[in-house]
Amino acid sequence: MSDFNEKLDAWQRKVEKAVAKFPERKRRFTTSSDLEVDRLYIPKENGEQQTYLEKLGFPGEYPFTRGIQPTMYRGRYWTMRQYAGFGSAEETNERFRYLLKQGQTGLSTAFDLPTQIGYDADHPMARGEVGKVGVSISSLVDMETLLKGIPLDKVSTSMTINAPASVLLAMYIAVGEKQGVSSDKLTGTIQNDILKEYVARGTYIYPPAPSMRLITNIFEYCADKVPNWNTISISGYHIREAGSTAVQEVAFTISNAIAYVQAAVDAGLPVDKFAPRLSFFFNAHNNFMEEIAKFRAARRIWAKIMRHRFKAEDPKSWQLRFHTQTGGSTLTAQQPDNNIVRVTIQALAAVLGGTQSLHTNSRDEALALPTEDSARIALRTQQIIAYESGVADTIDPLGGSYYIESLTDEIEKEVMRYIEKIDEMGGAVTAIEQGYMQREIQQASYRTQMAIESGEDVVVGMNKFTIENEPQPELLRVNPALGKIQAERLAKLRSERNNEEVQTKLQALKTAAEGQDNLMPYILDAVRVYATTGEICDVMRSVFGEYRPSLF
Ligand SMILES: CC(C)(COP(=O)(O)OP(=O)(O)OC[C@H]1O[C@@H](n2cnc3c(N)ncnc32)[C@H](O)[C@@H]1OP(=O)(O)O)[C@@H](O)C(=O)NCCC(=O)NCCSC(=O)CCC(=O)O
Repeated sequence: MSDFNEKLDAWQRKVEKAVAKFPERKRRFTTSSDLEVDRLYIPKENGEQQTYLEKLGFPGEYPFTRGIQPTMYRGRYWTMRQYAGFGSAEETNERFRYLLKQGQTGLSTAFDLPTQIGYDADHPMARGEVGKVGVSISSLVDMETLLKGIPLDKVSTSMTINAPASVLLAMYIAVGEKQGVSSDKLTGTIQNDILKEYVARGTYIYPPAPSMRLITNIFEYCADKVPNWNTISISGYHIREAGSTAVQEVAFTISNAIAYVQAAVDAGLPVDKFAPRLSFFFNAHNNFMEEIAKFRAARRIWAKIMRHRFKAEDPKSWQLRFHTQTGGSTLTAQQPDNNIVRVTIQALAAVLGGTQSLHTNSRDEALALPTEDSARIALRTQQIIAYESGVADTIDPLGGSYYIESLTDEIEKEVMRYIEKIDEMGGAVTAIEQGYMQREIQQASYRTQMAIESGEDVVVGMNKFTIENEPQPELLRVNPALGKIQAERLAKLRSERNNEEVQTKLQALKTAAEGQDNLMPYILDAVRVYATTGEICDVMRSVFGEYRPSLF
């Protein structure tokens, strides 16, 4: 038997086993004309089969170009996970329940800026920002309200939180304890990706070294106590939003990922202990074929790096699992309904690229946070792709297309050039400190903006096909009094809790931060006695200092 046929046979046996454990959605998949849809389409010519094995492989197998699961969406659709959060914990809890009722299959939490930079709602820095771009979570009381009635052993929750990720994860664990769900049953993700905050997003608190320590602490703690938690979501999304190209998005994200793995390995963690729970987060823009190729290339690159550079042995450590959000910066304030079409194209690219989880943006996001109606249409968009288009019935449907494979190869090559360059500079942390990634992104962003302003790049409804006197759509407005309400709640909490206990736990955290211990148990202890987000972050600020970027 040829090498190819042997490998195909082995894969088919693997699929049989996988299906016995996790049946496919249907017994038989067909087109609308009742033509049989196979699980996988592969080259029939001998000559093509060797290249196929090297570059693509079978789904669920190294180098995972065609996807990380042996059955992909025939077994389970991607998780439909709409990023949501605004105002108070009550309002966001209501939105969460609404989205779950509408068929969403995972939760994703947007926090307001004060929470994201570790200030309580009553801090002077929080003025005017409480509940604006996400939900305000100043203490465990808010977290309990946010998750009220949501069974944490059944729903997986993502939290877009970076510098204070350890604090919010601790609050989530504490709510689980109150619900009777032990931490080993919790599933979800914290973003916890500080490097891209320095590069593109801006919600950092501490300098790189203590930030990397906190991240490594989380990897270690979760490997023991929260084994099903995705400990980081290494994000290219915001790098792209800041104006990078698709190649830069993947290159800088993977360079950052290399830095996290290296930091954990240097701290003494065995790679296979934490790597299976690393996850990624990418953007999906309008250039449909390039986006699909980008996802496929990213998977292949990561598999090679983990296997050969870091010598990981567990195949799960080689898998690049990722969430996708459609491109916020591609949406226009003009003719906002056009955005529904953009989101559809982008979401379809994410699915054809094999995403594990997907957020589809709402049509009004260039103007405000989404209204309930807009959020529902966005969710329906991905439901239509899943349930009506048929693209999820066969694995990696575009695999083998000359164009897609060539683009996948090209993107891989260009990404590797960047990664090698960043390696030569001393790695991602140095490249960021020297402003290299930031400059590359700025230049790309400038080129794009010039092309739009000159009309060379057409944005439909914005620089071509415009209309005058557009009617203003109905927008979501956040209650401006929320800051005051949250401050009153905090005052009440501070007068009711056991403040002596709070001080003891905060002091213990300070001593630990000054030493070498893993900080997670100390943060969890502080959270359990209702120390606030701001108080915990202030303790760490006092030990670690604050990051002040150089001007490039
Ligand atoms: C790994 C991912 C990417 C996806 O995790 P999920 O749990 O949703 O999906 P999953 O792991 O694929 O699937 C769940 C389980 O089903 C299993 N499973 C899936 N498909 C299968 C198949 N075909 N056969 C057998 N099993 C299968 C998986 O192995 C897994 O189990 P096991 O686990 O047992 O293997 C995670 O990190 C995630 O959900 N990320 C979301 C991040 C996010 O929402 N970010 C929002 C950022 S918003 C933002 O930043 C916006 C802008 C801003 O604020 O600036």
